Amino acid sequence: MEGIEPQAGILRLGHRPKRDKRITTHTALVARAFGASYYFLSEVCDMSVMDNVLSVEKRWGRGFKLVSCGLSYKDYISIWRNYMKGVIVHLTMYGLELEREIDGIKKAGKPVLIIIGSEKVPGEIYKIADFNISVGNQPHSEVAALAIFLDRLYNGQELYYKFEDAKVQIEPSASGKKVISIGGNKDEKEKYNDA
Ligand SMILES: C[S@@+](CC[C@H](N)C(=O)[O-])C[C@H]1O[C@@H](n2cnc3c(N)ncnc32)[C@H](O)[C@@H]1O
Repeated sequence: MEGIEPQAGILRLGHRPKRDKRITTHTALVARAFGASYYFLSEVCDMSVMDNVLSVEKRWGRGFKLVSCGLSYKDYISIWRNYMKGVIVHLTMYGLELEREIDGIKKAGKPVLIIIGSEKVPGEIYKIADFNISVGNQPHSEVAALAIFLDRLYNGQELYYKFEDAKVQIEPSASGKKVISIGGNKDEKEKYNDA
């Protein structure tokens, strides 16, 4: 996303197409809404997840520079290190406290690849990562961990980012739903304004 620094990418590990469609989709939507520019789904290409993400991008505007699936996590990590010259952060409840580490991650001034798991993360990820970071030391969810990490990385400046090429945009309202259509047709506008 333009103007949101450092650039961030998400690497989602261990997606199980039968069980994880919804939660993996949510990790991508959170990544997009909270300022990340890249989203990688390793090992598998689940087209229903990809289609969902791309249809949100089409309607609500361009957040991602690149969405990719199907390469091994090693490939994505090596692309990040070699082409983006970035650092690798692994979110895990066993890691060091976010509050203590976040300034060091920001000071590195490099693009940040954020690894999130599903069930069990391969042991070597803990060694590959430059930072193993916990968002509290209790087990919870990759969606929550990712949202909080990105928000701390960007200090909230990502929340009201104006997405380029959006067809619809929300007009904040104290009551009800107001959605304006940008260059869209009347039907679309009415559909979105249904309470
Ligand atoms: C269902 S959890 C798996 C928990 C697992 N026992 C572990 O190794 O963290 C799926 C993912 O959520 C993220 N996660 C869960 N709790 C977290 C926490 N407290 N801090 C950071 N990340 C967390 C991690 O990325 C983890 O791989």
